[in-house]
Amino acid sequence: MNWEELSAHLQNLPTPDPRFAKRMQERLDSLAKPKGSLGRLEEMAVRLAGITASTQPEMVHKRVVVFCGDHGVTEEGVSAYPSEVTGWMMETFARGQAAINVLARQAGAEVKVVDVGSKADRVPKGVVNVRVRPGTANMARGPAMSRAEAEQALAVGWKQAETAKEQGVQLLAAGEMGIGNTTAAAAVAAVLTQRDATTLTGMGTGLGDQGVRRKAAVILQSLRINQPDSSDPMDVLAKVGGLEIAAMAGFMLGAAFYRIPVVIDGLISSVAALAAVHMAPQVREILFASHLSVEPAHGIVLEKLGLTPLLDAEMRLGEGSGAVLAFPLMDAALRLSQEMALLSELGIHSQS
Ligand SMILES: O=C(O)c1ccc[n+]([C@@H]2O[C@H](COP(=O)([O-])O)[C@@H](O)[C@H]2O)c1
Ligand SMILES: Cc1cc2nc[nH]c2cc1C
Repeated sequence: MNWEELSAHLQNLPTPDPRFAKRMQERLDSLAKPKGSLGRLEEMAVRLAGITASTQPEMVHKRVVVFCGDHGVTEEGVSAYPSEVTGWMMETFARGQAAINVLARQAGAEVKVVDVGSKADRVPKGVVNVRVRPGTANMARGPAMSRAEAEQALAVGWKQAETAKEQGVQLLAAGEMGIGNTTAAAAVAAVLTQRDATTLTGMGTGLGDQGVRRKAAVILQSLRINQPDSSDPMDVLAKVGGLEIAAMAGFMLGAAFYRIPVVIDGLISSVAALAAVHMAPQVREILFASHLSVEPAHGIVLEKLGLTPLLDAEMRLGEGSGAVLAFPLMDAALRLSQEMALLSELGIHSQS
């Protein structure tokens, strides 16, 4: 799908069906428990019913897609690790030995790895090679990429949602791998939330205090020289974003189009979600927040999205790790709605 076709779809993304959400809430209220006592699990079941237009949503076929990209801004010393790690981790994903592989096995989910812009010498077997360019340019010196490249990366993500739909995937998670991408994510977050970049800058893979100060200065410089237009999310993604960030935004937009729920992960996928919501507000309806990352910008971005994370495990890994940890909670929410006895069967009535 080219950009013109894709952007036409953005104008009329579907919204959840309130009739199914209402029926799910009625069912939950009739179960053998005090009304509302399953808290956010109930909210999840209700939202899933609306998105899938079903009172018995099935989330059996699950997939996490890990979008990989490199960042030219690593030249400025903004990460505790070198860019080469992105390629090495792609190899590890392909061998099934990274954290995300373990967590996905635990949750009964597939892992799909997509190279949208790494600088790796070779793309490992089993990794989808749809590289738009080998890493972005250094955004502290000019735009990270052209608008056309950002659009192409976005279309890569959309295509992954389309493929998931064709393959019958019922629940998605958005993950990423890219050394330097917390710098890009914080820059995009600063523009889209209108917050001061310094408060949004965190340790990423493990910078110390001095490193974090340097990183904040690099972000401020990137914003100063590129002047991204806050009313134009594609301009922001192109100038101070990243290839995997644009791809995740496209993935979420595509998932909204195909009515597939997406669990977002840490800071980087949440920033992609915020960019997607700026392009088409209905996307928010299919998004679920999984956890609260240690990155200081994450809570601010989730608040802007109007999403509350389920877990706070002080994680800062990425890869989709937190998102996949939330999968069993969604399974639990749906099972409860389907398998519990009804209050009426037990002859129990509320006195209020
Ligand atoms: O998900 C998060 O909130 C998160 C927080 C810190 C680091 N990461 C991961 O670490 C990498 C980016 O960190 P950095 O320091 O290189 O910008 C990238 O591969 C992310 O997946 C991810
Ligand atoms: C080893 C390593 C694994 C990662 N996974 C996601 N980001 C990462 C960064 C590093 C450094």
